[in-house]
Amino acid sequence: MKILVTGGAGYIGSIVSAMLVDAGHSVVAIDDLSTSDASGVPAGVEFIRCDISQVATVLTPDSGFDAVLHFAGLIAAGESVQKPGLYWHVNTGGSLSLLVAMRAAGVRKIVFSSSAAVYGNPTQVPILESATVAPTSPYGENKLAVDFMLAGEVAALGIAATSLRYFNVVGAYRRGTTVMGERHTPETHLIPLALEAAAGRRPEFAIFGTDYPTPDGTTIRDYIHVEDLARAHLLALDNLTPGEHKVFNLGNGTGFSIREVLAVVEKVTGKPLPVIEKDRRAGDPAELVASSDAAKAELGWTPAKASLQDMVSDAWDFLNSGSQS
Ligand SMILES: O=c1ccn([C@@H]2O[C@H](COP(=O)(O)OP(=O)(O)O[C@H]3O[C@H](CO)[C@@H](O)[C@H](O)[C@H]3O)[C@@H](O)[C@H]2O)c(=O)[nH]1
Repeated sequence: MKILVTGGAGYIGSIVSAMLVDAGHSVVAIDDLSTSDASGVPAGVEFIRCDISQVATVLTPDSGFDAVLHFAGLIAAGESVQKPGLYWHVNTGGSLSLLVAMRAAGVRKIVFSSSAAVYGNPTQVPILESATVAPTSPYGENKLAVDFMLAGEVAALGIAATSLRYFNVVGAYRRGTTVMGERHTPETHLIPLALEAAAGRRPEFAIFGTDYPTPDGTTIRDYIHVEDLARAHLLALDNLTPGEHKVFNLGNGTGFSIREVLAVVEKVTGKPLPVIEKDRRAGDPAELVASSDAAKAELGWTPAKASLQDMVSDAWDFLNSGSQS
């Protein structure tokens, strides 16, 4: 297939692009490079610098695309609380631009990068796709709004759409001699920041909130290796069904508190972490743990790298690989 990947220079979009090329697809990646750089685009992928709001300049009626994988967007739930308008503009407005361009171009397949953030504070874990959606941040609201848009296009046009709700993605992907990993600017995620502190690149690591209703007072998340997550996209692409909007959670079904994650970081790196405690970050739910039974049953997805220690170890190797600057 000829596939358009939006956000193709980013952490997850670039790794999925590489896998698509290696599976024999032709891939065009667009990205505005606002939080990434073009060196993240893998070999074999055609890259066009383009803001998602301008996607119709690439996704034209004669462009010949068969499918879209949509990763482009801002990703920091905490920042979205401070800048809701920006997040609505880029994440929801950008997705609308994409759907309008798809309609005009007659492209009828889309896999969308959604998030566990749509659930907010769940009433029970692990979270099923049928759980109540009650986002606690504009970021989560943006992702949920796109699901409504997709459902509308599916109902109106009979296109095929799947939303993948990611839990917390970690680790790196080795493609030949290249290691592809997480390098957001600025970095806001727990594990890369803790690893940078362990490496002495940051003076300390700050825990945001120690008074959550969890056993040790810190938030609990379900971590998933980026390679497992990326493979799910190829399965979702094959599984797309005209007239259906499908939704799948992607996680491992095990929750780790921040303190438990930091203990793993210390074990993997062999370095003591300078930790300080700060107030809660706005918009963070206390606990997010997935049930991914639906993805396993319907997509045939089997996570192969479910150990948190292996995920942290891969992220640590990437940090030290020189691929990260
Ligand atoms: O320096 C830090 C960074 C983070 N945290 C906390 O660690 C937890 C996890 O934070 P983070 O790694 O930023 O991930 P999430 O906010 O859970 O969000 C990620 O995971 C979501 C799915 O759950 C994705 O949709 C988002 O894009 C992605 O940012 C949160 O409680 C943060 O407050 C800290 O305590 N200190």
